[in-house]
Amino acid sequence: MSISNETTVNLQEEYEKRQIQEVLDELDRDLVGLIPVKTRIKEIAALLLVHRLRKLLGLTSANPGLHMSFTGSPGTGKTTVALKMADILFRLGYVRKGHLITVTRDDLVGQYIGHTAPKTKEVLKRAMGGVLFIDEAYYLYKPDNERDYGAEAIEILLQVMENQRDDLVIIFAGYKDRMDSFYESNPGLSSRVANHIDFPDYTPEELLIIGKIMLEEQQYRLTKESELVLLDYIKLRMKEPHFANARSVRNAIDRARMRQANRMFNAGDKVLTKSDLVTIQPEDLLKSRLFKK
Ligand SMILES: Nc1ncnc2c1ncn2[C@@H]1O[C@H](COP(=O)(O)OP(=O)(O)OP(=O)(O)O)[C@@H](O)[C@H]1O
Repeated sequence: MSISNETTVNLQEEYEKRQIQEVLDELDRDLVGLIPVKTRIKEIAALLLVHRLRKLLGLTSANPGLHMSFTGSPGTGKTTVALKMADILFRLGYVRKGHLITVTRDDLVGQYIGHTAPKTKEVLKRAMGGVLFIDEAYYLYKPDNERDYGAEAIEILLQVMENQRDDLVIIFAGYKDRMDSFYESNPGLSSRVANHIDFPDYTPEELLIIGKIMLEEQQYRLTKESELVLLDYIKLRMKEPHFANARSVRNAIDRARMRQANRMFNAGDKVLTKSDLVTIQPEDLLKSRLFKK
C-alpha cells in the first residue's frame, strides 16, 4: 500500500492514548533529583513514539535500537527507573508484557561445561515480552580466563539482541568505568546498545529528602534535630566503604526504626501517644556506630 504525503497521524492523540505522560509523571513524582536521567527517559519515549507513527505510515519497518545501558553507583535508582522504562516500552507496544527480570552473572552462567546455555536460555524465556536487567553486567566477561563460561552467555545474549523479532529489551547496568571497559572488550555487544543513561550520585541533601520520603511512606517523621542528625549521618556514611546511595539511607532508616521501638520498649509501661509512635528522635540515629568513631 502506498501512503501519500498528505496522510496524517496525530502525535498528541497517540501520546494520550498510550498514557505515556502518566508514567513520566510517576517518574517525576517518585524519584527525587535525577534530572538528567528523567530528561533522557523523556527523549527516548518521544523517539519511540515517533518511531511508532513513522511505522504506521510505512516509513520504516525495523525497530529502533531498544537495548540500553544504565550506568551509575549502587542505589542510584537504576532498577527503579528500569521498571518505569519497562512500562513505557509496554505502553508503546514494543514489548508484549512489560515485566522486569533482574539478574546477575550467577543467574546466567553455570559452574560446569554445558550448564551455561540452558541457564541463560531459561532466563531469556522468563524475560521474553519484557525487560531483562543485568546488574553488574561486566562480571559476565573475565578477560584473564579464556575458558570462562561468561563468554558463552554473552554469545547467546548477542543472538537474541540481534533478532529484532523477539520482543525483549536488555538493560546492562553497573558502574560507569567498568561498563565502559566491558563495552570496549565486547564491541559486538556495544554496537547493539543504543541508549546510554548515566545515573549521577546523589548529594547529601537529596539523600536527606529521599530519607524523609521513605519515612513518610511508613508513617514516621523526623524532628528538626533528628533531620540534622540524619544529614550528618549521611555525610559520614558517604565516606565509608560499600556506600550505596539511596539504599544505604533506606538501611539507616530501618535501623533507626528498630532503635526507636527498643527505646520505647525499654522505657517500661509508659503510655504512648501517636506522636511517640511516629517520631524518630535524634538518639535513634545517634546510636549508629558511625557516630562512635
Ligand atoms: N531518586 C530517588 N528517590 C527516591 N527513592 C529512591 C531514589 N533512588 C533510589 N531510591 C530508592 O533507593 C532504593 C535503591 O534503588 P534502586 O534499587 O533503584 O538502585 P540501583 O541503582 O538499581 O541499585 P543496584 O544497582 O545496586 O541494585 C530503592 O528502594 C529506591 O526506591
